[in-house]
Amino acid sequence: MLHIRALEKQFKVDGRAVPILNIPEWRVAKGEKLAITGPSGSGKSTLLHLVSGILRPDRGEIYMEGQPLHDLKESEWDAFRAHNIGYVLQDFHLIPSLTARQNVEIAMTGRMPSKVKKAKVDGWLERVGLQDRGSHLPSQLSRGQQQRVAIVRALVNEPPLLLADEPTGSLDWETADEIASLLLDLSSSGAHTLIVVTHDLNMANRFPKCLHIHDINRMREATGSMPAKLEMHKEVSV
Ligand SMILES: Nc1ncnc2c1ncn2[C@@H]1O[C@H](COP(=O)(O)OP(=O)(O)OP(=O)(O)O)[C@@H](O)[C@H]1O
Repeated sequence: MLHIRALEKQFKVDGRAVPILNIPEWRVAKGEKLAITGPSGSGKSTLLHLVSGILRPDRGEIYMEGQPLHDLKESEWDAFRAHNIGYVLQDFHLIPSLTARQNVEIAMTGRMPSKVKKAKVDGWLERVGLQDRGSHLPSQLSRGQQQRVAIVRALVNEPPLLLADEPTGSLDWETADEIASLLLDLSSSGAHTLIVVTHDLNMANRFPKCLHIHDINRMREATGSMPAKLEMHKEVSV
């Protein structure tokens, strides 16, 4: 589903180019559930931003289902992302003036009668246990409920790829565990490929596969060499 080749990303810090990511080769199979862990600043969010087209690589190739994404123009990226990639963030990023239902509806692509749209959103809200919260504003929802709405918003167009960046980072452990279950259950039932960046080891341990991302600058200082950037941490058969 996802294939990355010779990917490099640098950022300018004080006028100096600092390499952040260097990934010779990385493949993610269709339907795979993958957690990515690593130290703060190692480039986990940058990697998700590159995969979702929010950032562009300096070099390298990114393919999704064989389609070269590194060649897409900005406007093409927006359309591609809307149909193919769901993105869940730590801080939900719901629009405060819209209800839970409207926050989901606004993300929906494709034309359909408003009745059909409403029924679809209500079905999703029910799946995450929020059937009686559709007309609540984000401020009237708990943090866990807000994250559920954000997950529904990310999945409502049934994207083949679901990305989540620290989706449990600001939640208590019990709610975090529920959100981890929800992401794994919903992505499994919809056959979505799921890539989650997390510091939450409890969450990472629930995934069949876990990659560790090294901080290449720290590693280079310590060893004098540039290691492979992504390392398989755990892989069990599913
Ligand atoms: N726009 C930018 N300009 C310059 N440097 C940046 C930019 N975005 C990120 N960086 C730097 O790139 C490195 C990787 O950042 P990134 O946010 O990807 O790390 P992370 O592994 O997700 O960290 P955390 O776990 O703390 O969220 C950091 O050193 C960060 O300061």
